[in-house]
Amino acid sequence: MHFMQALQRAWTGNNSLVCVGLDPEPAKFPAHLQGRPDAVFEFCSAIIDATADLACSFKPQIAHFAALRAEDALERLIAHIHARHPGIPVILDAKRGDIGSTAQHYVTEAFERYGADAVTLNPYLGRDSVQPFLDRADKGVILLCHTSNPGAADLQDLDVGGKPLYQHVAQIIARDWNTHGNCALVTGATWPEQLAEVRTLVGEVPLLVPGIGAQGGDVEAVVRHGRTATGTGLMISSSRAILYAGKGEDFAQAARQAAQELRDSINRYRS
Ligand SMILES: O=C(O)c1cc(=O)[nH]c(=O)n1[C@@H]1O[C@H](COP(=O)(O)O)[C@@H](O)[C@H]1O
Repeated sequence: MHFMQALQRAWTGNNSLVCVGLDPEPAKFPAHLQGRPDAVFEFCSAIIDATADLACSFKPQIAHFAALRAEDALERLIAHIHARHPGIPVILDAKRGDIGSTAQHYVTEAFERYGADAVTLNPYLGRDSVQPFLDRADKGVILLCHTSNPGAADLQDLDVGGKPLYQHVAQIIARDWNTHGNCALVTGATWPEQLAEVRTLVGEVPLLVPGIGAQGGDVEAVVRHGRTATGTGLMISSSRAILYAGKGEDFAQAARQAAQELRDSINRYRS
């Protein structure tokens, strides 16, 4: 199934705009998993199984796995999501971007090796650097527009010909790059005014919104500024606040509760 179609169905089927981020940090795992050889898989798969019916997508962050030499666990986790929770799309958060010939290898990495449904990309090398991804009409291409970190303003807010750079990025992608309708944009929850500007500029293009939870973004502002006319259009991602909601043997249940609370609080502002 195409990423955009799967996302639409998950928004509706699970009545959820929550994207569960998978950012494993073994030092934060509960004691009974510490030191176990397959702890990353055991931890993340338990979180996945506990939250799949509450999520519109999962978003594993690749550096968290690569730094642990746990790429094989990432491959197995994505296969696990497809097998056990078919229809919930997987976004590989890799923020790739490089010259065309190298980009082709990143395409193979994301979609063939890992079996992801979508990938995050840095658009700042220009269109040719992401064209091999754009050509995959069945896959989601999620491009950084206005990121959640404090330094986002350093470059992304610079005035370029009368408007900030991130607004050019939003317009160019929505108008010129989205020929297959497979593009989405990253807009951080910590910058609600910029989020509203992006929504105005891009129509119905979906927005991936990190920065809720551990980074302190405001759920109400995100939903009110970012939702589309149908009350969807958002993948509101949270990693640490869900993953590490509990520290005991019932950590997956605690994660479920955190995801449910986030879903419910988002849904209060959707209509
Ligand atoms: O592309 C991303 O997912 C991303 C973009 C951005 O602007 N800010 C941002 O925090 N992220 C990612 O979203 C996740 C946020 O994690 P939490 O702050 O724990 O919810 C991390 O994996 C970040 O790498």
